[in-house]
Amino acid sequence: MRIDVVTIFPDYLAALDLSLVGKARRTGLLDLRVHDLRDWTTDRHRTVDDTPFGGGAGMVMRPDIWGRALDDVLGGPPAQSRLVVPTPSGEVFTQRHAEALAGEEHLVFACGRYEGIDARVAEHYRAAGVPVSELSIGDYVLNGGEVAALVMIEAVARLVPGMVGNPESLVEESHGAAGLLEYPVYTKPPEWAGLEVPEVLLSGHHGRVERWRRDEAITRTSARRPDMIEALDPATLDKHDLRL
Ligand SMILES: COC(=O)c1ccnc(N)c1
Repeated sequence: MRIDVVTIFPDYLAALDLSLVGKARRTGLLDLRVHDLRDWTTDRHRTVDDTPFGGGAGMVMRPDIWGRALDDVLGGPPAQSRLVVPTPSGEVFTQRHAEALAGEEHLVFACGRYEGIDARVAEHYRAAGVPVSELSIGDYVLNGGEVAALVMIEAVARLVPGMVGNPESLVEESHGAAGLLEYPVYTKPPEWAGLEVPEVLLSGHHGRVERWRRDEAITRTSARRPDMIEALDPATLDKHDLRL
């Protein structure tokens, strides 16, 4: 999978050189490239923004600069690329989006700053047949799209086959295939701060452990995310032997 990120703060994406994503880049599992939008400016001040039409505070990022950058980044192989624009006005990014994006050949993240990117940029590329996803990572505003891009890239990259050691671990995670929050986890020591590990987890009885974990996932999800319980379809409950 190839991922390109266009930003005026390339150093923000330095975290992608670390840990699993960094390893995937070094092993070639992930072809991740970060570009400075200012490389496509032509004036001596390397200007990327201007005042908004219609007035109002702040500045808007210019479509001509973005157009030159995205034409270059989208232009090469692979043939089918998806443009992802992190924005507070986008559809809320979920694990389902991560799964869908992980199946793409090429993602291009356009990280906006200031009051955002001129709306004609997304419009232009949609009209040119490029799939465009305007995605929010939650109901709050950031100073730029870079942090959101980091979140989405990590959520997507870890789903790329070969990225995590044990793909099985991806199934039981929160928001995983069962559509529930993950059960609580424990490790040594068996007693800490006067608190003990649930007895069943020390029993060595795998069937009872599995039953306890499923019940805990339901309890936790019911308490914290009743909306996810509402969204569960009966087939999922049966498939994962879940009892509400
Ligand atoms: C400038 O971008 C944002 O403020 C942003 C992007 C994605 N999700 C958000 N919740 C905010």
